[in-house]
Amino acid sequence: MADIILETQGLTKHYGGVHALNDANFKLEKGEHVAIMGDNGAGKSTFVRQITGVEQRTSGKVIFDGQEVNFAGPLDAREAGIETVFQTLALADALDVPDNLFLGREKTKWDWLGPFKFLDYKAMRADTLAALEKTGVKIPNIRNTIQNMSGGQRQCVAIARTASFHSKLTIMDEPTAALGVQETSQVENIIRTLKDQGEPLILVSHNMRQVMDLVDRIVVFRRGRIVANLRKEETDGQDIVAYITGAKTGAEFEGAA
Ligand SMILES: Nc1ncnc2c1ncn2[C@@H]1O[C@H](COP(=O)(O)OP(=O)(O)OP(=O)(O)O)[C@@H](O)[C@H]1O
Repeated sequence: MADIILETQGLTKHYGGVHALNDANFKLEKGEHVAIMGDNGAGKSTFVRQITGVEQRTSGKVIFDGQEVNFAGPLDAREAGIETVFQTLALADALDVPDNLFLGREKTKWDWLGPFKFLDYKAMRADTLAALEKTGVKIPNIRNTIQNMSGGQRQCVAIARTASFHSKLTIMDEPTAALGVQETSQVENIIRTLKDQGEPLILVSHNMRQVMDLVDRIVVFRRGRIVANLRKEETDGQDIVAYITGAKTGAEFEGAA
């Protein structure tokens, strides 16, 4: 049996009468890159929020790295090894790039005079430059605070943060939706690097070209349900769009992976 990093069983989220996510059965293998596609309001972000502990699910199970998990919040998920880049970037505006990259996992060093630990800014700056270099992201001055950066630069910082720590799973929710051509290609290079390093990825995207370029498998959501689970080589853009719009139904579909 393939090594599974993430599995959801019957994952369901209702907001009052709104059935945003229904009975989602999903599996992701270690090293695999999967795209989640679907129309606006199909339930993609809701699915991500239930996995990453941003919200508490109505019912169903999440199994991560062999263990059933109930994350109390996104930091809990991050500690367990899930890095997420949300549509609304979780960056601290008043901090510079190294502080953002190391937020919650600051490097410290011992003071040679006594039993005190200090933040090791020098090491964090060096690691930041190395991380940006590795990912090809160009930020003119890493000491600038995030609030002084363009939307594209912010997104690149968020994604460089994700890519520079070896997480067990990376989730990106529409990472390039607000980016220009050059920044988009930087983000796509980061995704390729993750693939080369054997790190699994869930990519929520509306961009068909990007999905067909980057992932191994496409899972389509429609009206809160998973309606298709397609290996890239067995499908094409037209087929995927047919599932997204409902022209082709997933009535025969039994569950993902
Ligand atoms: N906090 C909430 N309260 C009530 N309804 C919600 C809430 N969050 C999402 N919904 C509803 O749940 C459904 C699924 O929304 P979701 O954001 O998951 O869609 P999506 O597929 O990510 O869409 P998009 O591509 O536009 O981001 C929508 O009908 C949305 O209006």
